[in-house]
Amino acid sequence: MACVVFIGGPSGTGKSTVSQELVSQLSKTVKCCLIEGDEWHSLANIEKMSNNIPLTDEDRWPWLKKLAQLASLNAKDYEVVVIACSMLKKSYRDLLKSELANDKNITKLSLFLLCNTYENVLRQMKQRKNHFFKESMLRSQYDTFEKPDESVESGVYILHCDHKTQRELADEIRGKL
Ligand SMILES: Nc1ncnc2c1ncn2[C@@H]1O[C@H](COP(=O)(O)OP(=O)(O)OP(=O)(O)O)[C@@H](O)[C@H]1O
Ligand SMILES: O=C(O)[C@H](O)[C@@H](O)[C@H](O)[C@H](O)CO
Repeated sequence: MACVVFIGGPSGTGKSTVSQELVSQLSKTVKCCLIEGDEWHSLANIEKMSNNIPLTDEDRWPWLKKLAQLASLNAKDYEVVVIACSMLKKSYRDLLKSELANDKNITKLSLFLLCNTYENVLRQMKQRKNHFFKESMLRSQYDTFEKPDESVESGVYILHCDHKTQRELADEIRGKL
């Protein structure tokens, strides 16, 4: 039985960094695993993004369903399952929630969205080398991103990055689990 935690946000906001920090903190006391969403994109999706072509809803549905399946599968063996996945739109978050709603191995499902300004994230991305996702694609990520209204989307939380470290952000998530 597991608590499942999705960590999302536009490219470069720190999904991988914060997920890794959270898993390393939690692993000291609980059996915890990390699923890196980017590793589960189809080759066609990776090729599109590498060629600076933003993904469409149709490109993302099968990927989101695959991540929900992986959450479900891993919930049998772990106490906490952490998944880094952009989940930019409300409809994507709704899909994940509905796919996992009746899963008897999942005790709690929480979706966190890292929110930071375009300018700050652009600066962060410039420090990152050899990543298939180019800075020129960041604008489309922000155009697509639907910042959640926590009073409408249950189980979905905004994480204001401001100038917080990954450790502070991981602590904030732990406080809500
Ligand atoms: N809280 C933070 N403060 C400062 N820099 C950060 C923070 N979180 C991440 N970074 C830096 O920002 C860059 C992007 O982080 P990361 O790769 O984790 O983002 P991401 O959302 O997983 O991106 P993508 O979805 O494109 O893979 C990295 O260089 C990382 O070191
Ligand atoms: O939904 C999407 O457009 C994708 O998931 C992107 O967010 C990328 O996979 C990732 O951020 C690139 O590093």
